[in-house]
Amino acid sequence: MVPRPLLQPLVPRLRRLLPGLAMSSATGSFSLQQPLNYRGGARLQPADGGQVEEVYEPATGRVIAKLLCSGEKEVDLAVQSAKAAFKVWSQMSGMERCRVLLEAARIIREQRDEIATLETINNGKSIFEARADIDVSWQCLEYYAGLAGSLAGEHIQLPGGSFGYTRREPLGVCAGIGAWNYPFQIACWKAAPALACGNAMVFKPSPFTPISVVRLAEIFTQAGMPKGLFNVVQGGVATGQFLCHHPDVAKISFTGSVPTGVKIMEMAAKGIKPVTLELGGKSPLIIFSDCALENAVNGALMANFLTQGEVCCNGTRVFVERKILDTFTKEVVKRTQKIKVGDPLLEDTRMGALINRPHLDRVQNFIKQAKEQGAQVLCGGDLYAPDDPKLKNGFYMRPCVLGNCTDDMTCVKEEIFGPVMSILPFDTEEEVVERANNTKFGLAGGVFTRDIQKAHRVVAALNAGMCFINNYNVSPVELPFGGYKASGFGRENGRAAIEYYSQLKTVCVEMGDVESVF
Ligand SMILES: NC(=O)C1=CN([C@@H]2O[C@H](COP(=O)(O)OP(=O)(O)OC[C@H]3O[C@@H](n4cnc5c(N)ncnc54)[C@H](O)[C@@H]3O)[C@@H](O)[C@H]2O)C=CC1
Ligand SMILES: C[N+](C)(C)CCCC(=O)O
Repeated sequence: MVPRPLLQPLVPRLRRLLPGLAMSSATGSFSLQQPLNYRGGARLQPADGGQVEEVYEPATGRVIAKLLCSGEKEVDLAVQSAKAAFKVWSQMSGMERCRVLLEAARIIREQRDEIATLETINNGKSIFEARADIDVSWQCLEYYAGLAGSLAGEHIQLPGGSFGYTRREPLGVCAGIGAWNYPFQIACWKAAPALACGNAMVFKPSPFTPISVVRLAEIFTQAGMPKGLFNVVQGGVATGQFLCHHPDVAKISFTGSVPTGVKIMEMAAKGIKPVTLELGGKSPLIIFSDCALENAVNGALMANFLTQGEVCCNGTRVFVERKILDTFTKEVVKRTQKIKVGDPLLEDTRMGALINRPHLDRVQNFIKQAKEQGAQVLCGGDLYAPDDPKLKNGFYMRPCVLGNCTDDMTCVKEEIFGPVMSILPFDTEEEVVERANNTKFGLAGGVFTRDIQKAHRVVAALNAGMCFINNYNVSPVELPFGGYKASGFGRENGRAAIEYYSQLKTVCVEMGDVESVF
């Protein structure tokens, strides 16, 4: 028999040669025993804590892994590990960091299908979408690799030959806390700008989706990052709190719900730590009668049904100019009914399973309440049981379109985070802008019209951080993304994110003698 240690190095090589070989990729067959924490460049079990959480495959309802939650000691060890790596990484030039980030992007591209498969198994979204998420992820690393070499300060001339200059410096160890809807992508949106600026990171994914981020950590090490530069601690509320309170954490970047965002800010306030908050939304999508109808229908589907509707920036309040209400609604319903729901690993599936049973129940309750309040279910909204027996315990529902909605209904006011679109008629531009802005949230917004002046006028009037004209939910990494109002602040992606992962040092240089006033 070949001794085990000799076999080990073969596994990654085989994986590279034959992607998929090391991992069974059929729904209902995956399970994971490997540790899910990552510290000092290796997977390991947490040093303390140990509360066990079950990790599900939403498509089948099976438990695929057991998660050990990290305690205070493990969080501290991860932060210390990041602190040590920060000393090395922050001293490297931007160009040196660029090369490592590019190598990480290359490996992700190479392993794209395998990572997408992991994401689909753990999140429930269709493999079609998961692949696009992984593409956005490596593009994000490429983008910040490109910026790393050009991060610079200013030189300012002062009287008498004196001068000043500014240095853009990293913050130190940044904490990243993620939601479960885009596990790998959220980690990349945080890690890429943080690491490009010279920071280290300790990342805590959602306990529902702990798996793919550990793969990202492995790739970073393989790409040549110092061991400990990117660590993963697993767990829920308590682990997140240890991380936020840790005195050596310099910044917290959080993606999740508004109530948790409030708590993160409170914890950060105690340590005067800057925060980036990417929170929830209830965004408006405004369809004018002069739109290209087919594009507007496509836009409404994109705005509501990606990732089973579990998307923060979804345009779930679809305002339609009354003149085209019937035509638009009929077409949207027809197209929604055609969405193929089912096994997310099948190539032609376009909607998989929701994240877990409690969340599915929550979404169902919203629909029940909408009916009680007078909304009309135009299609979907019911639980869906695929024919395949292995999927019978999965968390499926049919995408839902609600008509007869009014602004005061719960389904129109609250974030549902499921595949539920509410259609609301409007008559004038002035009226729709006011109604669109009448929400505590301000993450995104969209408008469909062929009138370019109207399009720009309307988006200028929307109180939202991310606006779309004649499209929705595309995510080029070059564009900053983030919210207004209760949807948070700080920006991810684009050049703007650099501001949130670095600090500015001013240096004032005297070239003459000191003129003392004393
Ligand atoms: N603006 C954006 O970019 C996005 C926003 N979201 C929002 O996230 C929500 C859904 O995600 P969930 O995971 O259910 O949100 P959540 O707020 O329950 O959890 C998010 C993360 O915070 C952690 N956490 C929870 N309580 C904590 C505490 N007291 N201290 C530290 N960490 C804590 C969780 O373990 C998880 O990792 C939705 O409201 C959605 O709109 C989701 C994706 C993107
Ligand atoms: C990728 N995109 C634009 C559909 C959603 C990104 C925001 C989120 O994490 O929910």
